[in-house]
Amino acid sequence: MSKTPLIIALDFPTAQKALAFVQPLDAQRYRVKVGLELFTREGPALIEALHRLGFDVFLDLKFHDIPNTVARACASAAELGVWMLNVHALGGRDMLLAAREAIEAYQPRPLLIAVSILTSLEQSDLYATGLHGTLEENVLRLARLVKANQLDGLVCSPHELTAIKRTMDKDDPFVLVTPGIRPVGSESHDQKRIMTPKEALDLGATYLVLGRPVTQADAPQAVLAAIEASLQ
Ligand SMILES: O=c1ccn([C@@H]2O[C@H](COP(=O)(O)O)[C@@H](O)[C@H]2O)c(=O)[nH]1
Repeated sequence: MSKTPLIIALDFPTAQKALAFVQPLDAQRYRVKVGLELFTREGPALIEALHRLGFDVFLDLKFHDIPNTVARACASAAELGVWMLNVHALGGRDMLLAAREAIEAYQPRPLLIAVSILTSLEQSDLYATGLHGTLEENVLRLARLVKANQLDGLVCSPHELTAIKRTMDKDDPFVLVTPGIRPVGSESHDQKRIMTPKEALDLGATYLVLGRPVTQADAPQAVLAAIEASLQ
């Protein structure tokens, strides 16, 4: 059976909880994401454990620092053999370039993507940071920057997919990873730019990041099955 476009965000406090959660999941169908909370506590050993179970791991640490520091962090992440890793596009051109060059020689090379504007932000939050223009204009500008530095893709909300896809050729391999995914009726939590899995996929998302609607559900596998059915 082929892999789904779903990436499960393992936002758990401990490796024990994360590994118990993935235990019934088929690594041939789902990819998993390890973020700040889990990696800060459990580190590389947890990545190795997920690899032993056969999972592709997206290491979501969103590096954002000076080019040299980010390049070295990306190389360290690549050493772990992760499938995908990321940086913040707002780190700028030199940082993006340094990140890409740092992982170039790894075989297999991880996918390197950049976060545009966090899905927890809306227009007023953007203005408060001093960024002018609409959310979509900012995401499009960052998408251009990320592409110009030959990264593999972008993290954006599903709301910007149409505008980004308009700038891409049909067969462009640039991957579009969308968090802020909420099945109909789910709580939005701290996410402000949300959409359902089906809508996001139809608008051109390559991967859908799903966290709390699945990980905090009473019956996670039933929720996953319902989401997958909705994508047909
Ligand atoms: O803009 C972004 C970038 C990353 N994330 C991460 O995705 C998941 C979403 O979890 P939910 O529980 O489905 O809200 C989480 O790990 C974030 O760190 C994001 O939400 N937005």
